[in-house]
Amino acid sequence: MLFAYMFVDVMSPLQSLIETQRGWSPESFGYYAGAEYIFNVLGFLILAGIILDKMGVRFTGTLSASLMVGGALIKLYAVSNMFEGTGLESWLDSWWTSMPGSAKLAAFGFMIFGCGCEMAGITVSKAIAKWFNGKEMALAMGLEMAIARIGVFAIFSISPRLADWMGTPTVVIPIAFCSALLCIGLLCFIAFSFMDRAYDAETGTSKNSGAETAEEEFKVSDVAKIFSSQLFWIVALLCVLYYSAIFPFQRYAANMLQCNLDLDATQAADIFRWFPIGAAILTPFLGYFLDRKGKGATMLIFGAVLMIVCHLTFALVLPSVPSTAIAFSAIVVLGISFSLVPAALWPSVPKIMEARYLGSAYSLIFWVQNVGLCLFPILIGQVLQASNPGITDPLKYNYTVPMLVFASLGVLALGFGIWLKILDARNHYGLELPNINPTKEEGIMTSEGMTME
Ligand SMILES: NCCCC[C@H](N)C(=O)NCC(=O)O
Repeated sequence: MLFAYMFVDVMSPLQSLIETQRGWSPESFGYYAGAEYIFNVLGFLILAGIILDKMGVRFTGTLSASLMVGGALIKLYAVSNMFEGTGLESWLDSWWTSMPGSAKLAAFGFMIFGCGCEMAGITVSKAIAKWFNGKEMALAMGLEMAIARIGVFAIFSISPRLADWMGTPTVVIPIAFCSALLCIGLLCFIAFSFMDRAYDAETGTSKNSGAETAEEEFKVSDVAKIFSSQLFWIVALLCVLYYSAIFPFQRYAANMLQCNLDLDATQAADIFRWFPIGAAILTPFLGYFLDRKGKGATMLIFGAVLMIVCHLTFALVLPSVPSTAIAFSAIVVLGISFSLVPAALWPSVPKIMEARYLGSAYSLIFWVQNVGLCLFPILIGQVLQASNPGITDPLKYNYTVPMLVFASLGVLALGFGIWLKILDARNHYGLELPNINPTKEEGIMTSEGMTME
């Protein structure tokens, strides 16, 4: 997941470079950024859940890592000089002419990569659930997310420097570097598969059972049950609204800082990289806190409030007071928000969804989330273009309107967080309770106070 998250954001600090070098407009960049989720939204993620439940962690993990490598190589080819002047480029340039051929092919590669990345996300969650069942599962999930965030921090630090490495700036080197890391990631997963096989032999579990019992396997009829649950929709909408103001923002953040503070790509990325690192440091501690003290619903609300404050600062304060200190403070506070919400959200799902279809519930929440992650970068690209008529210099955009859109998403997410807390107080789902049952230290609380072990 470390290398996957690095690849996801390898282009984020290089938006202005790809616009200048390959003629991508902000709108093209938005389409490219949203492409990661298109196949998932079209149903691949639901299929991925079925494959995971039917074929098990080892097969699905290897498949997902291979998809990531394949998608990365396509994207590398699309931005490389080898692609320039080819028949494929002429053909791709000949239709939907506002989107350059290189952007179309890069977006296609990113679609394939995105299938692998989200499939890996649910596979890793299932693998953690299997290996840490009855132990510190929220802490383990927090650590896994922290490692992924470190990847984002690392790539925001490395990417602009790698781009400048050869003297003439190019996006090819950072993408080639991350593609090589993904190959190493594939090898790591194959190594993990051997360990997992040995673990199964030791514990006597079958290839796809993991932490689940047979009754937890994906059933098509469960989809209707999940979709008809009010709680599912509250959590899924909170998730899609919150994450749509985080990951799509991440794509534009470096350029937003460049435009407001008159910085080069490296300086902007050096400020932004503290967002994921703040989240990486805090998320495991919050997972540990949640395991022992609870307060999950309150953490969700608090995280949404912090996000609104930060996005409003970027929208309204930074353009009139272009201060690096203000930008840096807002970035750090956003990192705190990005620790609170993921640390509370994912371990809350078992409390409100029956353990029987928990895996499907996760995959469907990811699916709803992916709709937002797919559409919002595109929408923000269009809003950025529309709110900056006639601006051709990618360092002169005004980001007020796109940032207000992100802040509005935070307001809606806050509304769903409050609704969830009210329902929890009324119906006692246990969202404010610790995950570890104090009367049975090794047990993990699930819905209606049952323990999984
Ligand atoms: N491709 C980067 C987005 C990952 C989205 C993923 N579905 C997710 O929500 N992961 C959990 C997290 O907090 O990163």
